[in-house]
Amino acid sequence: MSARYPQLRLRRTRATPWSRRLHAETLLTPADLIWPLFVVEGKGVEQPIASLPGVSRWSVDRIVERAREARDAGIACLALFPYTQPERRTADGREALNPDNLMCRATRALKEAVPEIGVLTDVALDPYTSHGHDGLLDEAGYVLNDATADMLVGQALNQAAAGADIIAPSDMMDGRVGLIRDALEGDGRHNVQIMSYAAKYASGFYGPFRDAVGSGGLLKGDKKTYQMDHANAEEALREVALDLAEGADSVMVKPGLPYLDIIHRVKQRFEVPVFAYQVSGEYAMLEAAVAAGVADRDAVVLETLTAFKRAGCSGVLTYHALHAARLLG
Ligand SMILES: NCc1[nH]cc(CCC(=O)O)c1CC(=O)O
Ligand SMILES: [Mg+2]
Repeated sequence: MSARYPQLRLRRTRATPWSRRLHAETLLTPADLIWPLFVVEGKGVEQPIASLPGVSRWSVDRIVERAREARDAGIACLALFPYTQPERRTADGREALNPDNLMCRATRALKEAVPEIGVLTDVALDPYTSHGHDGLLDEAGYVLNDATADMLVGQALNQAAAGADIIAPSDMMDGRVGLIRDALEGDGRHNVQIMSYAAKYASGFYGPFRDAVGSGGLLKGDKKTYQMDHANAEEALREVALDLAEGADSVMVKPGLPYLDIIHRVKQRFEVPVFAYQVSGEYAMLEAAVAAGVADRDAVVLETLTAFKRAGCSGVLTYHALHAARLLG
């Protein structure tokens, strides 16, 4: 660069709001947001989740109300997670295959009442298992890969039959994306997307989510034999390469903020749609900062969500989706 001060003043373009807008390199819009919602049995039910202040479980009828709010705010898609009553949880998580389980009923109700918003459903057994793991255990407590993957295929077909637009396997079993893709094709569901949780880390930021789906108190041990080690980045690229080869339409990195480097590397390397999940612990951390008076909610919500777009994301799953969409709208 030959020009220098005073010819070059980078503050010039920052001097007015219109000029800052004109020079913004990254744009966050409500259509970039996916809103995770927790579903619970009953009618007219709202159950606040203590560890996720501002987030509740909703019964199916009230999820439909949330979907209308989301649509009106311009949100593109919802992500559903069920709270399963303890008596419906088993070691094999077979409630995942029940065509009338809570997820399927919620999906059908949403597609019927608010068809213009996308519905993403999570594939993994943890909301249905009595031990809180994402898969089937052997006698030693190891999560079995191939037997679990067979269950996940059934779960994905069950969700697709209920009307899910995007199947999102969050379990981290090897090979499941290809198996699910083949099964969807075999079932004639050619336009059902797969958004793979491709690089999902064994994280300390999932605690409030486990409370929300009711598996927190049940989980024995950790998920380190299937979710990734936070020390690894090359391995994330291999995970993404495999899921794309197996037929994923888009890939996810999870959690979000601690893994912006992974998002950036995945985008640079593969040039495919990448999503981030700003997970429950991240949400709770931001809300704790707001409650402590050390951060302004609107500012940190927009700053963190824009960071995902800047790093290369097509969109973000965030519990702040409705709030952010209304700020942006
Ligand atoms: N299949 C489990 C699943 N799907 C989404 C999340 C976490 C989301 C969040 O923390 O917001 C988890 C938790 C886990 O792996 O234990
Ligand atoms: Mg994998």
